[in-house]
Amino acid sequence: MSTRIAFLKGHGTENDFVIIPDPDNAVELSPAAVTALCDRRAGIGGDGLLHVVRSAAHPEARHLADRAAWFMDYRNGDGSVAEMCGNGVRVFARYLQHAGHVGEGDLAVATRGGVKTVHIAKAASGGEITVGMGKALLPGGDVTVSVGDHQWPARNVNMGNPHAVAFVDDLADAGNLYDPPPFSPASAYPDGVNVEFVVERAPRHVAMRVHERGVGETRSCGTGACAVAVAAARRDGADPAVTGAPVTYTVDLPGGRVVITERPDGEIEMTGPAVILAEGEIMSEWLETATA
Ligand SMILES: N[C@@H](CCC[C@H](N)C(=O)O)C(=O)O
Repeated sequence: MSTRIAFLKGHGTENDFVIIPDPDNAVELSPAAVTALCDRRAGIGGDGLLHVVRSAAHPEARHLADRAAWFMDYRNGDGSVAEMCGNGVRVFARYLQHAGHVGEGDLAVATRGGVKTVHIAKAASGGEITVGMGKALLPGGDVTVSVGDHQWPARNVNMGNPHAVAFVDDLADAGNLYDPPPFSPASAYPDGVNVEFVVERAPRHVAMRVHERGVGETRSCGTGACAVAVAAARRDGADPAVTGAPVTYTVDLPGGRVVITERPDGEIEMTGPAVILAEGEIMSEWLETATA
């Protein structure tokens, strides 16, 4: 029987998502279905998918339902599951606002990386969204990433999901980034890694490109921007836990700009835009054929 599945499309600094509102967790989203929906030619198209479910209705988030009413069931475009998506949380919050589930101000969003606090600024002051991203883990160890003949030492930063941050002379040195940049040692990232390439723009201001695990090169990565800000701060000798003062970095990405602040207690805040741009219906018979 032909049914319709509601969807929306949104992006945060051009990291774009198919959004599936599904409060009761009734829509079956297999990895093949996610891949089909994110396909830019035969599907709707997106770097990833945001499945919007009430925490109480999802087995992975039920235990968080008393702290956050909504669960961001995030999937990469290749159908894989990731712990966190920084741009995704902003777009997720914008969707909740668009649908009338929340207003401007504060809310909490459950993710596989824990509960994130979100603040939606008033439209009159730009409407940007700030996310409490939690603390970065800096596991240490020497990591190297390479592209073609270039090799760089990289900083291992975990923002709930894994990142390798390499400071380069020129963003073009990262090449076309069609393939995941090899890293060593192979044991550093058993579940794969997001790789960021970073250049200095000005004091406390960097620019980056990213190759995302499960996606490819994207126009932006929120967790990646946080990882880059922390790696840049340590490289610049700025550790808020030591100085007692917050440190803020502006991070330029191909798709826009986010601002990252790390506080003396280690908590990281990311501020940036989020846009909902379309809504429609998916034909279930197409999805069945596409995933057969
Ligand atoms: N684009 C995201 C990160 C999405 C998850 C990532 N590809 C992974 O597998 O860890 C962001 O904005 O943080």
